[in-house]
Amino acid sequence: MLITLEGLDGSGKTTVWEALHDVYPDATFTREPTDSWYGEAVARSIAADDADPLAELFLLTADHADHLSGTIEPALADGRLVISDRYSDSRFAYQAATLAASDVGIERPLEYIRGIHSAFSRPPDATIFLDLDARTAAERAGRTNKFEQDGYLAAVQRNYERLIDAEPGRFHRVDATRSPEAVIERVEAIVADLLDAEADE
Ligand SMILES: Nc1ncnc2c1ncn2[C@@H]1O[C@H](COP(=O)(O)OP(=O)(O)OP(=O)(O)O)[C@@H](O)[C@H]1O
Ligand SMILES: Cc1cn([C@H]2C[C@H](O)[C@@H](COP(=O)(O)O)O2)c(=O)[nH]c1=O
Repeated sequence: MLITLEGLDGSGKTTVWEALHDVYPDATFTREPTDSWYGEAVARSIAADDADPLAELFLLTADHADHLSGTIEPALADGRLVISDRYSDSRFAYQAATLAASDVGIERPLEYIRGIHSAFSRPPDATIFLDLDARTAAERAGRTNKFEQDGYLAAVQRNYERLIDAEPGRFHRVDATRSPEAVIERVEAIVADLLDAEADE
């Protein structure tokens, strides 16, 4: 089973992801951007305020393709639980916001990016969405790069809501304004329920 963690910068995904290691020590824990050379190229692009929006999308998508073939698919083939801190929904939400604000001229960027992925990617079995307002997210993240900005994160949040509206059965919303302990407890309960449901199939 592939479970992904999604949400704005600062919503607490990594905090939750780290806590889940103690509960599921045999699971495969991974993340996007990865730490591969593709992910290193992504990090350079994210750090560049003048990065080309399409080039950045394709760098992130290349990192995802390698992540799929090198990590995700082999782990799933071995019957392992896979938990990824960010995955394709981050591309849909973030890069659609970037393209919409650019002069690239793609009319429906979220649909465009989803179309690219539909040709090769594997959707998550479930996604836990840590729900936090853009301002609090930017504050927690520290506004350290071009993505961690209030207005941009508000656009990203709107894209996440569109994704949730389109697939309400895949997303599990968690109130990320609660304490770290409460958020972790809620996420652990959701993951346990997902695994129980899988076992009953
Ligand atoms: N529930 C919470 N309440 C308050 N602060 C939190 C909570 N969860 C995490 N934090 C804090 O917010 C900051 C960001 O947390 P974390 O790195 O887990 O978020 P993230 O979603 O992984 O962010 P990013 O996507 O930018 O990596 C950290 O300083 C962390 O201690
Ligand atoms: C996978 C992915 C990530 N991003 C953005 C979101 C963050 O601002 C940075 C780094 O992610 P992290 O969780 O802080 O490590 O990258 C993105 O824009 N698109 C993506 O597909």
